[in-house]
Amino acid sequence: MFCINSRVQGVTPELFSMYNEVMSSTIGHMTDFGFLKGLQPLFRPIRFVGNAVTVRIPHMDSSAVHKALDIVEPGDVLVIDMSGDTERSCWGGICSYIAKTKKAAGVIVAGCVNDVQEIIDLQLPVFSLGASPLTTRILGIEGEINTTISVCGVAVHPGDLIIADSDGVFVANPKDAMGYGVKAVEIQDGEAELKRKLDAGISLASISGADKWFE
Ligand SMILES: O=C([O-])CC(=O)C(=O)O
Ligand SMILES: [Mg+2]
Repeated sequence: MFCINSRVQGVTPELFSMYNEVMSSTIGHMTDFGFLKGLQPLFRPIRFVGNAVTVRIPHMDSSAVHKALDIVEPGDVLVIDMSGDTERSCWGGICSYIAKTKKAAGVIVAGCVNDVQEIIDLQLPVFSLGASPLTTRILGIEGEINTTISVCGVAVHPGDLIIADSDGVFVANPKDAMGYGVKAVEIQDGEAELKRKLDAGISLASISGADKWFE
């Protein structure tokens, strides 16, 4: 059965502008949750912030991926759950061409991609588990668009905030994202002062608190 829900705009303009400055690993200093572990970027440097449009497909059938391209809007990140298939690709150069034309922020495939050089030439930011010439087909079996999906063990909801950069991918629901974002900007802004202290000869262990474990 196919299921297609309306697009959800969860990411507000405030979140977009705040997260423009936030690095995924700054969040990694605060929480272990929400990271899509195991995904690799097709190229580096890479960076995007966007609003999740989710897709779930069964083994072999990428009908829902093609359909989802109809509803992608500028700033969206297409996040594709391939139901555990790590051998096939459901995403290649033509899909990338459309996503790029529609100004999608990026694409995340919990499976493989093909037409790698074409995607790199387009400079569409894509994360995946790898590359494969073995592809899915348009079979009309089943698929979902804008339902809750599971990517690398993390639940991704339509309208979630995605930040992806050369370090990796972080997903948060918009309500938690504000708190993480405020803290992350604070940490990043504090790094200039931290470097001044290091330049003045103060040790990192004394600033970070590591020293107290060695008393
Ligand atoms: O058509 C597909 O599903 C995958 C592909 O090769 C492309 O996007 O060019
Ligand atoms: Mg192709």
